[in-house]
Amino acid sequence: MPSAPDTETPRTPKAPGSAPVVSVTGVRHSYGRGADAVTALGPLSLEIPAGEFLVLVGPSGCGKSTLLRLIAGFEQATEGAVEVFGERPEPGDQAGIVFQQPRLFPWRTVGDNVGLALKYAGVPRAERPERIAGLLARVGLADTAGRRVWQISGGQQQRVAIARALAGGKRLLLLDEPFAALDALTRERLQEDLRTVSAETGTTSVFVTHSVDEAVFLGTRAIVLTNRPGTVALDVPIDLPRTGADPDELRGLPAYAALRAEIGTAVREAAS
Ligand SMILES: Nc1ncnc2c1ncn2[C@@H]1O[C@H](COP(=O)(O)OP(=O)(O)OP(=O)(O)O)[C@@H](O)[C@H]1O
Repeated sequence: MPSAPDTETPRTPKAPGSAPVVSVTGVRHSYGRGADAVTALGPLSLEIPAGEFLVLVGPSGCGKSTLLRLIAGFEQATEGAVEVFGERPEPGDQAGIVFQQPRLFPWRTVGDNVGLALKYAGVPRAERPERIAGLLARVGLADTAGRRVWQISGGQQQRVAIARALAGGKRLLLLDEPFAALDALTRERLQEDLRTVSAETGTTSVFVTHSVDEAVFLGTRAIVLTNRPGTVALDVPIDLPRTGADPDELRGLPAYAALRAEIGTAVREAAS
């Protein structure tokens, strides 16, 4: 993906010094009440420092999306505290979010979809076209601003969703299985491009996936959650080259295979 000029202005202040971007302290979360209550998560405590690409892996229903929703401010923890940039998270305030489905306006143009996010971020109308072009170039979609969303592929739509999430200039990106609905080849390309964008922008990210390979390829740290209610089964740094590495060479490194094995075993044990 070609490098684009850095046209975004961060609205969210960067965490000062070593303060974590996200801190989760003694969190438990349940859905419903009384006899019908489902405890989805916890007890769970973790900190996410600035610049980290944290990948959450674990068996189906272990609470990965719940944790993401708590960080996004869509849910409030039943117990404990979640802080993002030192504040209680509010939906749309601190983080850009990418879901499994792109959730774009299909009848509008690609540029309009990204432009709306810029508008909500308070970017003056006159500045938007240049910012839209910069964001689309960053996700490998230069010169598509005038196309309608229904005219582009699913993979391209997901790229637009990432551009839209970056448009707010947020320093935290939350991604909930964004590539799960894509074919294998498109998925691989998007993984490679997201890895590059992440290394270039240094955006702190939390990424939910079922794929151990995706976790090792994208993350700088992986957390495996146990079966519901999700607690930390494994918390491991992923110390692989972030820039300049050819994806195939990266996947061929002994350290890559070792991490895959370690995380894969933890996921299987968590599911049993
Ligand atoms: N709104 C809700 N009301 C009731 N229960 C819910 C709700 N959302 C999630 N749950 C339950 O909480 C548990 C955790 O769900 P969550 O979606 O966080 O898991 P997950 O690890 O993301 O799952 P998957 O990998 O299958 O997407 C599950 O048992 C789920 O059924």
